[in-house]
Amino acid sequence: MAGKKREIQLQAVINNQSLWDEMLQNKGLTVIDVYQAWCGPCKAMQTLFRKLKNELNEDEILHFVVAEADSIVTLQSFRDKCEPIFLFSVNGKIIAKINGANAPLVSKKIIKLINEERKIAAGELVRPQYPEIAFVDTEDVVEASHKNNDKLYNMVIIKPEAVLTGKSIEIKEKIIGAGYVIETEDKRMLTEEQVRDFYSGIAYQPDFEDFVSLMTSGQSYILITSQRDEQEPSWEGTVPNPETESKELSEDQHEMATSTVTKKQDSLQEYMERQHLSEFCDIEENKANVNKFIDIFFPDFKSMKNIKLGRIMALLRPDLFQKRKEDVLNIIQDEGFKILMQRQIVLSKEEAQTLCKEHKNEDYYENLIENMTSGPSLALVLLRDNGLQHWKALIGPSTVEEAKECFPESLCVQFAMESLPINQLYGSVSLEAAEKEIEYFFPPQNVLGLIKPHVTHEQREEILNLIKENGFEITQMKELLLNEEQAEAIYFKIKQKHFYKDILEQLSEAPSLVMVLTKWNAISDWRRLMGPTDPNEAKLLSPDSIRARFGQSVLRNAVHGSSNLYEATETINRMFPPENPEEI
Ligand SMILES: Nc1ncnc2c1ncn2[C@@H]1O[C@H](COP(=O)(O)OP(=O)(O)OP(=O)(O)O)[C@@H](O)[C@H]1O
Repeated sequence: MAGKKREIQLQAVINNQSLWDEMLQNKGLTVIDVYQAWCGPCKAMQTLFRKLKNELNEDEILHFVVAEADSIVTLQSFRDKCEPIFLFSVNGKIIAKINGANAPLVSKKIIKLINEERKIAAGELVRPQYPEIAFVDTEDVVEASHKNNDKLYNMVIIKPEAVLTGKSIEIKEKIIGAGYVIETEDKRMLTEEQVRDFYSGIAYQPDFEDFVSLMTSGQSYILITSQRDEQEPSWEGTVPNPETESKELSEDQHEMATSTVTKKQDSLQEYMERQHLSEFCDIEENKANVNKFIDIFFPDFKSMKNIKLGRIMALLRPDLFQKRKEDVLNIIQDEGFKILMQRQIVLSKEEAQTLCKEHKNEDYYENLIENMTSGPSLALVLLRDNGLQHWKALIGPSTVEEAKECFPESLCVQFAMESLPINQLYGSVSLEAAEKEIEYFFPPQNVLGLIKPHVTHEQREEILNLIKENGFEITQMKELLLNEEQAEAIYFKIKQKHFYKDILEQLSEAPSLVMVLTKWNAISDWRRLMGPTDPNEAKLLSPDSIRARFGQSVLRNAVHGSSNLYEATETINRMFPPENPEEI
């Protein structure tokens, strides 16, 4: 009993937000053991804390508390963590965090911070300005920042003159052709301040004032670009399963249809110079400057990228999918998840084995594999703030027995099925695993898209925006006046039709924009976005589609797209031959 009392004296218990806020008024250092209600504070560290409290003998400036993550809003990103977390608050500012019961590290940190406090009090040291640490999910941040660090962005400004003359399309086309992704773009009038800031490096030039006037005389394009990732080997070393519609293709053809352009080694600036386009656009490649301008021009960009990296893959096993799919989907939506992609899939034995590897040594493993391959599962790509942790907490542990005992509220218990003793729902274990699983279950597909000559410049921009908003990446693009041979490369399927000559004539009127559009299920999604062939029918049946909005007649129906994987592969190979992507 006496021992228990000492423990309470050693660490004040913080179990609501107002106690937390009060605790932040503490002078000096407060060591906070963040704990979960279900496992309690870290007992292992209490001996160390007691020892340090006695040895340092600084009751005025050294405090120990335990804080329950579940009851304190500020600590919500630490909920459901299995390992203990120690936060270090100095005069109410959380300046450090240590994950895990790492006694030597925690001890070193406390001694260092207390020594600093002593020196500050003695006037021997000016208080160091430590930045306050951000309370976000550690795993997400580590992975996101790791990935973002890998990715180098450029910022491109296409000058007003080039926008006015339509040169901007050619520039974007070259950027994409050189193996870059246009991550985001905006057409806008730059302010004088922005021009002076972006071009501060040439401000000494005598004609700089004229240049500023020119740059603010009309709209510019501002683009963030990055180098396209190389295609990586897929999930767990297995090979992506082609979509069912690809049966008529050989392996090579399929690979071609899902391949991406080759990465170039040159800098974008050098490339533009060689293309004689550098006078129409300016490129910032310095990492620090790019970072700064991203914040100025696209303040939401970085958070959007992190959200994108927070995608997870979830799976409803066959029995659950068959019997209670709607109930689960409703819960998913109520819990704030956005369903980015979904597909039914009958898993192969190898796929089931990979997804169920944690159950490998269990008696029910053979049953499980049989069950998982017996019918369609539903694979979902989900997005939500802190989605990984939230999904884990929502579905509960992997076996029903454990869930019943510790997490009776979890979906594992709610949707338990007689057939199997395991959780009917699956979720990726980490964000890295999720990206691999997503790439495997939702492999990107390429489709050829064409914007026809009658479409105006403004309409083209709108269509390009629609393409991006619908999740397509434009992985190749070129503007060209299609000659007969090129038109045939695209329309070879209908060469015998009576209206073919009309198509040739129409295509010869002005340049078309030919693109490779890439995403999972690209072919059918592009057809859906285009809408029915006849714009009148499109207006009735699919009023938001491109053809409904920009089509004039069956012939002048704004856009074209491949009808199936074979056609997509053929036309892409003909228009963008792999050996020399810039020539046809
Ligand atoms: N009866 C017709 N008269 C004139 N042009 C036509 C006619 N039928 C189709 N076309 C034109 O030929 C193009 C290709 O025709 P196809 O039969 O392949 O139609 P689609 O597959 O719906 O359209 P697309 O291939 O362009 O996506 C159509 O987009 C349309 O512009």
